[in-house]
Amino acid sequence: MSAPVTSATSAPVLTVATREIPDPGDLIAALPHPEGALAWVRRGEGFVAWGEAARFEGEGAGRMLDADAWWSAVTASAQVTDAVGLPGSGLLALGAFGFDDHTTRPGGLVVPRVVVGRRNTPAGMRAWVTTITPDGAAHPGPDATDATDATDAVVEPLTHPRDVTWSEGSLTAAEWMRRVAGAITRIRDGEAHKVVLARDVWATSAEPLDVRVLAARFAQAYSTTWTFAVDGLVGATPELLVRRERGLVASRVLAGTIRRTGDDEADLAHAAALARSSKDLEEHEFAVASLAESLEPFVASANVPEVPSVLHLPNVMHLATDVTGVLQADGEGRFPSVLRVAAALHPTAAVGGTPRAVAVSLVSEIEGMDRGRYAGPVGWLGADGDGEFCIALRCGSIDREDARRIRLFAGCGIVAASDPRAELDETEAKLEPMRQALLG
Ligand SMILES: C=C(O[C@@H]1C=C(C(=O)O)C=C[C@H]1O)C(=O)O
Repeated sequence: MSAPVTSATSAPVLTVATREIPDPGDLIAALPHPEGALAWVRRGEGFVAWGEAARFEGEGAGRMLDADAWWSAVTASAQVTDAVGLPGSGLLALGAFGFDDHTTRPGGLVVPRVVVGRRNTPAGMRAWVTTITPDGAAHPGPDATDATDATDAVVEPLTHPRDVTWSEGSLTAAEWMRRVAGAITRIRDGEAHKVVLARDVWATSAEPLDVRVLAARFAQAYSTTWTFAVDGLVGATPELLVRRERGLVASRVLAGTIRRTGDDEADLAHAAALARSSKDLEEHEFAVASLAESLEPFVASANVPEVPSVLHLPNVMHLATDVTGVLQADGEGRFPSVLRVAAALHPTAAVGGTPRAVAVSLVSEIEGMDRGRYAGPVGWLGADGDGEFCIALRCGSIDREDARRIRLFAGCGIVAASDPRAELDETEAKLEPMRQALLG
């Protein structure tokens, strides 16, 4: 059910209708099949979507801004009836973009055919279904009252991962540590302050992987993170690149990490140590300063807390800073879309390093792999330009040639005081959510 890939000059004309439905409860359970399953869920809110009304595939350095221009054209011609009027109702696209300008997987935007959304409001939980119909296609039944009826879709049984085996990615763990040691030397020599180095690992199941199973496990075990599934990229990220909601922007910077032990008392002591660790605080400061600098041209004012807090996740704890700002309108009173802001912020120091350009070129020189969409922006945007983009972390990308295989990624910020062995352990801690989702 693939729609033709279009360019900014050939935007499709879409008919969109959103109406309220009874609360479907678990959103991910509403996904009828694994093919083309899309998800964006946090604390049980968000949406799942399927089918394809339109698609934009990006290329090169302009991949996000080109997508933004295409989206403007799509939204300008769409006919939208939205009886709900909440963030995420009405016309929407989900997207994931490649980390680097030269990747073979530059990504883009997908406009689904059906979206089921759910959001907690002061008036209680509200839920909706949106149908998006490209030029001339038939509408789903108008009397449908729940998510499944809306599509006439039968929910196919889930396929669980089975007999999962693991194999090395682009580099062995030993070679990766050697490269980290080389990066530390170059940082000490003054080439950069911080470089984020990642590694990949493959997992293979006996059955084709079903993103619904992985997403459900993420949403259950990591409910405070953003569970996402976009074109076979599936994960649970704790890092918000940018949210735009009614003229306000927010971003969560993470940098500085420690593994959880499972012993609450010990973890609290570790959290306190993390908040005092000069290595982690320095790494964190680089990340906050560079985010604030990239955000500056878009905001009339910004609030950048001086001291980070500690974010507790089941597998790790991070130093975290929530930056907020009031967007600056252009001469015609328009705000930049969330995608435009995301394009300017990416890649942050959390996934590239500092200074940005030097760090990103060191990443591609040292890492020896194509990150694809790992560490790139992943999220959604609505017709009004509001939306959320996170950084695609704690995730894996299902192999397009063989759906039994998935490539997992994890990385960490390397600074002068880093130790290669400790960084390898940190990548293992960051791979845990994916490993758990595969093992069940
Ligand atoms: C690069 C990753 O994580 C990033 C690096 C961190 C660090 O170095 O401390 C912390 C959170 C993320 O910003 C990853 O999870 O793959």
